[in-house]
Amino acid sequence: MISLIHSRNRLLQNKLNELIKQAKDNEKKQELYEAFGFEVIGANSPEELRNLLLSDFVTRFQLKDVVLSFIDRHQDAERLFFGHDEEARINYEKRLLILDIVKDAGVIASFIKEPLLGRAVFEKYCWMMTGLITRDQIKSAAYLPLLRSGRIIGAMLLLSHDGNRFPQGVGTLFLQKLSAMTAIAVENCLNQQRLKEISYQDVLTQVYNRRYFDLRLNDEIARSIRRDDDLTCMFLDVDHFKKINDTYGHQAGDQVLISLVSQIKNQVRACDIVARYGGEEFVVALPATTLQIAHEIAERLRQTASSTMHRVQGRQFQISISIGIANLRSADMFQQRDEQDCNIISTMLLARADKALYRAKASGRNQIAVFTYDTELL
Ligand SMILES: Nc1nc2c(ncn2[C@@H]2O[C@H](COP(=O)(O)OP(=O)(O)OP(=O)(O)O)[C@@H](O)[C@H]2O)c(=O)[nH]1
Repeated sequence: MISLIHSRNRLLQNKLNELIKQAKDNEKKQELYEAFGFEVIGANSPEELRNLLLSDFVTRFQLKDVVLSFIDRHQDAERLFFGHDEEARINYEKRLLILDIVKDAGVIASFIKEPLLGRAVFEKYCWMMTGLITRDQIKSAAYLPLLRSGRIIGAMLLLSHDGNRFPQGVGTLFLQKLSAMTAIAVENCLNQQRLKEISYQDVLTQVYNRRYFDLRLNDEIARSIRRDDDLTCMFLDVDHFKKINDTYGHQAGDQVLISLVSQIKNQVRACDIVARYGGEEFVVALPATTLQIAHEIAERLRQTASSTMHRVQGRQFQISISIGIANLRSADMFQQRDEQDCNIISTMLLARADKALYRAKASGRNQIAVFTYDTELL
């Protein structure tokens, strides 16, 4: 009898120990999720957030993969998440799905407001996994909605190779907390980035302003040096712009600038950086572009500008532009090869393009001049 009681006690003790261990494990797991949640909330940019959720999260919580999908109501999320970072786009585009509210209306409608665990996730949200190379190794999944003010802004899938990791019917409180924090962070980061973009934009022409261009040019120079790649810069300036303003009015002058910007944007690539550098002066940075190609682009721009007819109150007029070009591979500049020197190099590159522009103006305008090391060394 006594031995039976002992054996029951032992069983109960073992069960108790197991429950205590489970509670401790859960507490630890919750602490880890919470700590990660605070990091997510603290992310300063969409880029940082993207790396935290799609890389750090996977390694830190031993997941097979994470997929984040985001409903792009302002049609800017892709640009804000990936910017000009082509490498990140290739690495992450299968795991960061940007959903168009019209084109992807069907899949957006499949998002539910409650978390979902177990087999049902595979049945309902397999479309979120289709691009993953790890797809075949995924044995269990959790779906977490991203909600802001009761509205779904996206969803997150946590994917594991362990079939018991996200079973149906277990508590999801800490996952829900994490997804709530993620939703706040995503919205905050995108809003911050939108504000930043506004401060980098020229109000009249909607291209970047000088502040942004100077920052980006440094990045582009560093990248060109790293990849041993080319980079060409051109300054474009409307000829006798003051006379256009004086003759046709300031508003007509504004329209000329807007139309010129649209011509420039139509003739360069998406990766080229177009900015308004001053009043009627624009600058374009052309990564991975030789001097010869840049000259061809400049010639096309010059011809388009001078053959466009502008109309104001029944009167017609044409304009012309002068262009100055300089290249990073100029003998002395590229030799520096040190990313720390990007500031010096960028100042030098712009000064040279400006010097070439000055020569184009001095030689009669409506023409292109290329900075030459021999004759124009600063
Ligand atoms: N309409 C309009 N004019 C502007 C704007 N910003 C600057 N300007 C005018 O652009 C003119 C630039 O004149 P200048 O620097 O003398 O140059 P320019 O008349 O184009 O002569 P060159 O460059 O030597 O061919 C000035 O009259 C400015 O007032 C703007 O946003 N809109």
